[in-house]
Amino acid sequence: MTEAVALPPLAASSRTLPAATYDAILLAGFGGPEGQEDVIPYLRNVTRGRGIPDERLEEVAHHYRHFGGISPINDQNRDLKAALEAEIADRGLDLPVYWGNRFWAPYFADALKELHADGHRKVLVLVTTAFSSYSGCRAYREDLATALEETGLAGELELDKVRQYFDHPGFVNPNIDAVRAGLRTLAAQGDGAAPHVMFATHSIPTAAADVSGPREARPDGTEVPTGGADEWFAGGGWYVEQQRAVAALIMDAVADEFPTAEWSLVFQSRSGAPEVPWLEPDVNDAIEALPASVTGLVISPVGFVSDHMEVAWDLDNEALETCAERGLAAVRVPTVGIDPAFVAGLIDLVEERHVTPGGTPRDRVALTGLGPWQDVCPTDCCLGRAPKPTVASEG
Ligand SMILES: CC1=C(CCC(=O)O)c2cc3nc(cc4[nH]c(cc5[nH]c(cc1n2)c(C)c5CCC(=O)O)c(CCC(=O)O)c4C)C(CCC(=O)O)=C3C
Ligand SMILES: [Fe+2]
Repeated sequence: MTEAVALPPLAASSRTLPAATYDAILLAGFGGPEGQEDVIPYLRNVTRGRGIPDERLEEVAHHYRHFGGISPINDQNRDLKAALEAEIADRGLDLPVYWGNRFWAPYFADALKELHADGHRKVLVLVTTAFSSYSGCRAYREDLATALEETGLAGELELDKVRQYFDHPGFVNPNIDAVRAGLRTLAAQGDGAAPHVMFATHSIPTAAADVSGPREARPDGTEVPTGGADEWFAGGGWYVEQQRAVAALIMDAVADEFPTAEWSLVFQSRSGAPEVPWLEPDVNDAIEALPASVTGLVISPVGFVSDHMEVAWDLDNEALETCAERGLAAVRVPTVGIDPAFVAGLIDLVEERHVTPGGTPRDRVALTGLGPWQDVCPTDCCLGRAPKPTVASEG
């Protein structure tokens, strides 16, 4: 059982941009294959230069092949784009939404060309990740900078990014609702006497976790968390800290109805060479290690914003199978997806940054002491490899 963390906010004021009038929104996604023939080219795109062993690629290709070579993620982003457009129209805002991905068509470069051809110059980017890490923030910023260079649009298009939103109510509240519903399901089927909630997130190398987020000490002089003093964690940094804080918030919110529920943060979808340490415990190992007194398990994929392949395969297939083998009742609850509160929250985040001339920006809200998170990142934020140009950073 992990305690809630109460930390002072980051010294973010210098990393808060003044509100401005934007021309358009860019929804920046991961991308996924849309047919059997896309699977290998897609995996090559994702793993370029990363030293992922071929056996791992074969294994992951099999996950996609099992679903006809189609990841659900692109349709989920098409649906999110449509939901954002509807919310923007409801609020009377004049902000068209474009969509581009890191690893599959439409690529960032396609979206930037389209934005530019349509006459847009100042664009606010919404990333489909709530937390801070190389893979979840910096890599998007690097790939956007690369796409600006590739298309010759550097200096023509200005790209700012909405802050990471892990502790925004639009992200947290649908997760609270989902965990509460999962616990109710266990209770209703008679498995609710001693429930456990696992918050599942993508494992990353511990070295990447340790350098996630800004490097400097907190305003009170305490060190940025690194390393695993806690029995549940083999790594640290802001990536783990943010997810732990959100998990604690969710459990606090459901404590009125489920005061005895225990929880843990677990990791999934590890790749890379076996000798390189990644965040642990793996969700399956954590399920095996649960005390026999646990009567039912809720799995919340809090590290993701849609029920894409990592959720469908690694949780619904593998983790739920591990539970079945143990005879443990388990419910995998949904990610935020296109929950209306999430969609409205994303547009609230847009309205912190976007104003019509003479207008007032929306107040910045955050439910943990870690936020509101920074609008621009320091140059070495989440930097664990050779630096590349980025957008949305200081200097
Ligand atoms: C932190 C994080 C997120 C969450 C933030 C975010 O959402 O951005 C995320 C999301 C996703 N990861 C995804 C898929 C993959 N990730 C891979 C590989 C990796 N992910 C990593 C981290 C993350 N990944 C890392 C450190 C690697 C190792 C290689 C490297 O250092 O780059 C590989 C290669 C094969 C493998 O090794 O598994 C695949 C196919 C999909 C699409 C699912 C679909 O198709 O529906 C999504 C949303
Ligand atoms: Fe990934």
